[in-house]
Amino acid sequence: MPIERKAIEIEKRIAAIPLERYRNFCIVAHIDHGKSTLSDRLLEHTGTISAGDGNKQVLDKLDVERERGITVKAQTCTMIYKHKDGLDYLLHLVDTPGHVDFRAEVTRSYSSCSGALLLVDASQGVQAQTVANFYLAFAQGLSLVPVVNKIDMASADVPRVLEQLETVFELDTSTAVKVSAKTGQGVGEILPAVISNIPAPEGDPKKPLRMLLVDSWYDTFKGVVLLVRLFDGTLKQGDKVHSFATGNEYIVGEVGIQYPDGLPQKVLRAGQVGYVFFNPGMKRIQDAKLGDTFTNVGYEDIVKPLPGFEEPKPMVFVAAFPTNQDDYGRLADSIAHLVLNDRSVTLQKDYSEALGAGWRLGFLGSLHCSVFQDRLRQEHGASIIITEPAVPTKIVWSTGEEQIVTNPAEFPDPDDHRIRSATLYEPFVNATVTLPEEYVGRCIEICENARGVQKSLEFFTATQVILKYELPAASLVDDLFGKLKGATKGYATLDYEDAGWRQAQLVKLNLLVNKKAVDAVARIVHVSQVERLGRQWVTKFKEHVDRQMFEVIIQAAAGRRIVARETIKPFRKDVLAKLHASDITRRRKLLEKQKAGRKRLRAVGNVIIDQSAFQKFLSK
Ligand SMILES: Nc1nc2c(ncn2[C@@H]2O[C@H](COP(=O)(O)OP(=O)(O)OP(=O)(O)O)[C@@H](O)[C@H]2O)c(=O)[nH]1
Repeated sequence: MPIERKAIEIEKRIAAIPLERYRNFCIVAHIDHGKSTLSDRLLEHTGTISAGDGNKQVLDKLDVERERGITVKAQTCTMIYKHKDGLDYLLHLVDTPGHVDFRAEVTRSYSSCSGALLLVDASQGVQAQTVANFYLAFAQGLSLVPVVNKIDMASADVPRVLEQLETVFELDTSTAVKVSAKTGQGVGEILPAVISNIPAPEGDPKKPLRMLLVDSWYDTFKGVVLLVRLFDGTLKQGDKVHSFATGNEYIVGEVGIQYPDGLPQKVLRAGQVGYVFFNPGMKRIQDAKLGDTFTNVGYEDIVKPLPGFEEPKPMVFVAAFPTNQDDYGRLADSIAHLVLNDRSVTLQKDYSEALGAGWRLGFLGSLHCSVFQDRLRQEHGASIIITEPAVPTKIVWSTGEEQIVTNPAEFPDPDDHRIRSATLYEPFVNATVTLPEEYVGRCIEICENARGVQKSLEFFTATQVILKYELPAASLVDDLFGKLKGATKGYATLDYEDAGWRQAQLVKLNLLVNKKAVDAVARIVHVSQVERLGRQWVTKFKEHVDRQMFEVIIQAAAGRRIVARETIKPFRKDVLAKLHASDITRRRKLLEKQKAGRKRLRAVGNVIIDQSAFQKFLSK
């Protein structure tokens, strides 16, 4: 059917549905429990997509999401469902990111709903993100419909999962729906349960506009597109709207619904979730403040804005450099493009003596960072060098002034006397780990080694444990989750939330090559890690640096203290050793000669290092 006809037909059906037959809901689940698969089944069931489209995971739009099988950006979809009472219901399924780094997006998605499916894998049972997301949903006052998925699996144990839901969440499971999102079994019972158990949204289409900005993205043709939830009023082309967050005014260019892709509509009404873009368009994606409220121009003094959301703060940083500086422009374009589509990434120019001009990127957490890194590597392969992820440090100077350092290069020198009287802080998280009881000992050891402080240990079934720890955020970028999984045959699950700053003994660890610091490698670390990491660095770096005509000394230094050292012997007589220190032109000439024809080389002090050495050193 041509898109215009489809739009008109859907428009007519929606216009006939009163607000009390709207339902806005999302799916609360642990990663991999089948949220995307189930969403696709529901879309098929309501004829929003045809069953022939197969296992497409329609709502996971970004390629990287498909590849990694994780949802990064929240998407939403409108469905029209003919219920057994013979009436049409307008359903908005708001997809939520499954991972903890995207908590702000999860909260926003929840606030546009009045209920949720609490989806649990029948063989895995309740896990860390089920617990964390349950509490978020509960705090938002969502009505929950328990759904047990993957009942087709041989290892499915439905009674055990129902018991967990009752014990952990005190839920009445008599209304629980048992399904297989894969085979479609039981899926038909979900929407009737949504209709009976989740209340219709409140709102009044006759009142002035009160519209919440839930998400935004950049579209090459439409510019900045906003995903909005209308609480009151209506929205149509030509309407003039006012943003409470920025004070800007806009004229609506187009409104529509995600069905599952953008389908233009004449009007959006209170209770609906849909998209809007302006004409002229919003200039910068930064003007789309998630959690912002919009109203009709002229009503800004009458309408009360909805409670906003906190801007998420970047917690993990990396620097990225082109291997060859000639690629700078190309990489700059590509990074700018990626950032445009993920507004939670922060971007700044950076410069490293060892690696040249590059960028410093900030992310919400370690998964967010690794997803982005993967995308850059996929697109640019060997032409990009990415430094190890690191968390920020807070310095409180003796004057009481605070400074957040996200780049180790900005960390004061050990010679800077002010640092001695300053207090240092590192970010901490409250972590929830679920695991089978037999691995508890090993997991406690891992958390303690990561400087964790145990908060609680609870059994939520005879064999499953919930372990709560306060941990340095740095342990997460050091792959704490990988270690926990490794120790539990993959059974451990982890969730965490920001727990603020804690005072810590931190020091800047430098890698020195012939006494000269390689700035791109420096890290701020806890004193307890200095020896281990220092040794690891020098050993690993030695492997990747070519022999030179003179002796190369590789050292790791914590402040002014050398903690590890390796020497690379010259491959022949050290011609430079004989040169007098003042014979600098001669020295340079020799080095220049060696450099000629080898473009990808850089010098750290007097040592020439192939860029690939950095790449190998920095890749795990
Ligand atoms: N056997 C079986 N497998 C299922 C079922 N539902 C989903 N799966 C599989 O479980 C895996 C995870 O499913 P997804 O739908 O991607 O999980 P998700 O919860 O959306 O994951 P995120 O988007 O990362 O949060 C996929 O390999 C699915 O094919 C089911 O009912 N039965």
